[in-house]
Amino acid sequence: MATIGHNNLNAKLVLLGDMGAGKSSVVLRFVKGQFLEFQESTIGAAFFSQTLAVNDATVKFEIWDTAGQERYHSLAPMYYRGAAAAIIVYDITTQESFSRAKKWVQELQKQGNPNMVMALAGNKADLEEKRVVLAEEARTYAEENGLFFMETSAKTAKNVNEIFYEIAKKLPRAQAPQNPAGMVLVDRQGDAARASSCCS
Ligand SMILES: Nc1nc2c(ncn2[C@@H]2O[C@H](COP(=O)(O)OP(=O)(O)OP(=O)(O)O)[C@@H](O)[C@H]2O)c(=O)[nH]1
Repeated sequence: MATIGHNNLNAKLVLLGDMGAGKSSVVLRFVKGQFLEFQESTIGAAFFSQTLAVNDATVKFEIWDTAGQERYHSLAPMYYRGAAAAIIVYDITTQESFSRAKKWVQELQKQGNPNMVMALAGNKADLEEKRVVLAEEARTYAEENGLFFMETSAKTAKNVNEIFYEIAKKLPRAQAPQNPAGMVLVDRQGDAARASSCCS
């Protein structure tokens, strides 16, 4: 069976969730391996990119970290439109952030890309003593709604790389109908030019 040697994917990924749930912290941990106790609240959105090797492929994530404050809600469609993947983040220490996560899932189900790979991240898993959202409740919800679920901690790094890795593994299959030949051509130079002009 023929295999495609240079199987490079570019994947737009968006993080959504309540303010303070830890979206920026999860991205910062994944992209830079850092954690800040006093991470500033995001204004509008922030862009990052990071490449992962998965089996014989590389996936370059183009990551949009959206602002969780309600006043930025109307901007969100700009970031999730055309996204191949979404991580919906809640904070395991607040029920409100879990409710907010469910609302994001509903919105994506109605208005997002139907092939989108969706992950539910129960963040701040290091704060076990303050937990109010049970992992089982979130897992059941995720299964019923076609998401995969992991508890993460941007602070300790628990499951942060893993959640992106899982998404990367699910992407080619999820995108297969859009690329019937199973091949994605990446213009690396054009890519770099676009990234620098859009987000420097
Ligand atoms: N203990 C703990 N604190 C965390 C974790 N992730 C984030 N925080 C803290 O939670 C606060 C909010 O984190 P952010 O990453 O700014 O949250 P956000 O979802 O990006 O917030 P907005 O930009 O307002 O939408 C910061 O003070 C972080 O240090 C975690 O896994 N564990």
